[in-house]
Amino acid sequence: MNPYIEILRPVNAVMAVITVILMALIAGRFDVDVLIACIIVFTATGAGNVINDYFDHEIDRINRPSRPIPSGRITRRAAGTYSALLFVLASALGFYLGPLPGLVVASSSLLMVYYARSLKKRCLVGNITISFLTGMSFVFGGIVVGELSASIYLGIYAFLMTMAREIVKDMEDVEGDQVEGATTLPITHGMRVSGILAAAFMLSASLTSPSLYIIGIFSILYIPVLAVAVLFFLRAAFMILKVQDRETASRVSGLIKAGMAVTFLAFAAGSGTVTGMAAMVI
Ligand SMILES: CC(C)=CCC/C(C)=C/CC/C(C)=C/CC/C(C)=C/COC[C@H](O)COP(=O)(O)O
Ligand SMILES: CC(C)=CCC/C(C)=C/CC/C(C)=C/CC/C(C)=C/COP(=O)(O)OP(=O)(O)O
Ligand SMILES: [Mg+2]
Repeated sequence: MNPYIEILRPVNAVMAVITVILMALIAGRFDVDVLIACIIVFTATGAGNVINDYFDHEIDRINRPSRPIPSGRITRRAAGTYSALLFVLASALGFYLGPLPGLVVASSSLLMVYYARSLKKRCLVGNITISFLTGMSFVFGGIVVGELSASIYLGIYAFLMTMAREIVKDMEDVEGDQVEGATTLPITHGMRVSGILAAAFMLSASLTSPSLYIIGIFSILYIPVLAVAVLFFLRAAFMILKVQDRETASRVSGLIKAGMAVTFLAFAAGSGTVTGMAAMVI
């Protein structure tokens, strides 16, 4: 893959764009603003990934040597310029949509730079920041389509599940993080405590998630698809409670990501737009 595409981590950026599409499905609104919001979230998330690799070049030499900077396919300097251009583009498009979307994009961009530069290495603060940003992608979509309160509920669930995944990823990355002097949770409090906390986030989000049907954000079509996602999360939680080594952490991180993708399908199935279409067919 072209290293300038690869460094954006397009799979993550597309997953973040899906949050905006889901908010559009809930609101039943599909217009040029939604398209611009999708471009903004792709660009801002991509820029965040690039600046992250810019600051993580030493850690990634140990933890992820095949990434574009440690493998020598992109220079650090080029990555710095690339991320700055992408952040400016995303923020400019945000202000084109309005002052509130513009402020959300600009402040999220600054937070991503601050995370990559210093917050990442601090115990739990880095995890909370990245989880907050992930939740904010729903809230940004909600602002654009005019469904703020629903987007806050979805943002809270994205926050909880991302907390679980970020802790698990820290369990996977202990080796390189220790060399860099990072104070992530598994380094300061050990792998067992980290595994228990990650499982607690997964279980609390999974077991309360039917509430999104009960409070009326989604129709009944949400429930059967959600049940499949919950199976992924429960399996991930029990795996990390049982064994807390690097290999298990890597498998659990993948399992959570797959569960997130299935949750997106559940959100889509239960949205007003898809439920309305299903009712017309039946
Ligand atoms: C039970 C329930 C309702 C759970 C909700 C789960 C949910 C909807 C999560 C959504 C998370 C989300 C918006 C993901 C988008 C992709 C993204 C931006 C993830 C953040 O990833 C940061 C990570 O550190 C990147 O790592 P890697 O994937 O290993 O490259
Ligand atoms: C609200 C708006 C406009 C955008 C939100 C943008 C989003 C979805 C951000 C979510 C978090 C995210 C993917 C940020 C990008 C950079 C980042 C912090 C990646 C994770 O890096 P590390 O914690 O170093 O993990 P690695 O070990 O994989 O490098
Ligand atoms: Mg990194």
